[in-house]
Amino acid sequence: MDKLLIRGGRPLNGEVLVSGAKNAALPELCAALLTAEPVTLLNVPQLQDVSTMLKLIRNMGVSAERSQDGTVRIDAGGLNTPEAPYELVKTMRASVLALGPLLARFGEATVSLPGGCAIGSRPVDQHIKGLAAMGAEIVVEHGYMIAKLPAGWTRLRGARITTDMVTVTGTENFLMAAALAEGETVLENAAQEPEISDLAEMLIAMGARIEGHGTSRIRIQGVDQLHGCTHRVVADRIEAGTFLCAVAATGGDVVLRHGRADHLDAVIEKLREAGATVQAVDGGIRVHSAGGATLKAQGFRTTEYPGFPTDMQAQFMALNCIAQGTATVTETIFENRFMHVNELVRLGARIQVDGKVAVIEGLASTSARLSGATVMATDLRASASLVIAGLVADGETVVDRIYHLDRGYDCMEAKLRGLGADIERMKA
Ligand SMILES: CC(=O)N[C@H]1[C@@H](OP(=O)(O)OP(=O)(O)OC[C@H]2O[C@@H](n3ccc(=O)[nH]c3=O)[C@H](O)[C@@H]2O)O[C@H](CO)[C@@H](O)[C@@H]1O
Ligand SMILES: C=C(OP(=O)(O)O)C(=O)O
Repeated sequence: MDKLLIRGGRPLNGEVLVSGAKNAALPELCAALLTAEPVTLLNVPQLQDVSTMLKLIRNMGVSAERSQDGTVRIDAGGLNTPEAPYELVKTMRASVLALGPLLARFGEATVSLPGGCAIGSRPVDQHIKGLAAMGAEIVVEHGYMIAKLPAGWTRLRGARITTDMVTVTGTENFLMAAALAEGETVLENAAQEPEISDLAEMLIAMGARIEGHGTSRIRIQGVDQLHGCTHRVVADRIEAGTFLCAVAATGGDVVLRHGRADHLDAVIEKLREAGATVQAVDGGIRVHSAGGATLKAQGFRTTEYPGFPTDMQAQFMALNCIAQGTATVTETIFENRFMHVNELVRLGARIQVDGKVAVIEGLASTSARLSGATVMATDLRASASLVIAGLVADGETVVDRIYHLDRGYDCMEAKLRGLGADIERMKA
């Protein structure tokens, strides 16, 4: 297993390019299954999850070519096996996104249950409930969701779907299914994340009729057929937010090219309150900071977009660890998303967890500092928080199990090195 070796203490300066968003690219690769015509996606990030998704759709009989420049050409004209087997699904929960498009285009789908993951149990009951409201008959047997249309039906039927909670991939599954359903679908309590809007824009470019994306009520008028399109994947706000926290913590001055400040309001507001300077600039975001010890720790609660993203909680916590004062962080989305805490504590952080709440005593108020050690990455964003902590810790930090990081960050260590960090990958 690859590891990262980081020698902490260097500021970050210069420019870095923000890649396309993992959480937009994955549903958009699935959206290409909705048509027999070729689809071209631009700005697709080089990530393990994207490789897994390509493997999954190729296994269905789809042709998918990926170029070095981030272009992926998908032709689902030959799709002959509407199935997502466990072997390909087990490492990536987003494979549940195949369910909606397969059912909508073929009237049947067999998709393995994705299972839990380190951050929580992550059930898919709402996906099943919503698609059932559109008429799908879904049984769960032997670890698979087996879905089909009722006898005599040729298409799903539009419905009003109100989920029990806001679900991002659930909303995406319903959007894709509804695009080809008969009649109108109304999604109440829909997720409003920028990746939902990006997917909706792609579907509209394919001929879908969608209104209200980006709000909590989305209306979709189903059409008979969708056609091919070319779509550029939106910039990754979580990758951008991770770099913002890294620069705020280490100190320095960095421009994030293609970063979308308008997708990061909640995080940027907290960074400003902490004392970093963050501005939207032409084509990106600029962050300037004197470093973590000059910053004030900030409390926050994770909530659905436009609130503070759960996918940024761990990275901001690393910054809080070295700031002044005490902050309370509440994780409301996933029940087990403090796995990074014990590892940060191994680096010298002072954090107490009680259920959903973590209280961080910033080290700048004390005489202590983070000190390098070997730590274990437990999930994607936990890995990123350990990298940030390693960048500011005294001495050497080794982050083990970075396959989690590779799932969702495109060349992270090369990008950080380009900004002046002392970081290298140790191959297994
Ligand atoms: C590929 C992708 O886009 N992943 C993102 C997506 O995950 P994902 O779409 O899986 O997360 P959801 O928005 O669905 O989850 C929100 C909450 O609802 C619960 N829930 C969800 C569906 C369901 O059927 N039943 C149920 O109980 C989940 O366990 C969780 O507690 O949104 C999360 C919340 O912003 C992010 O952390 C992930 O990075
Ligand atoms: C939890 C995440 O992703 P996934 O839903 O793919 O596990 C994430 O991107 O932080």
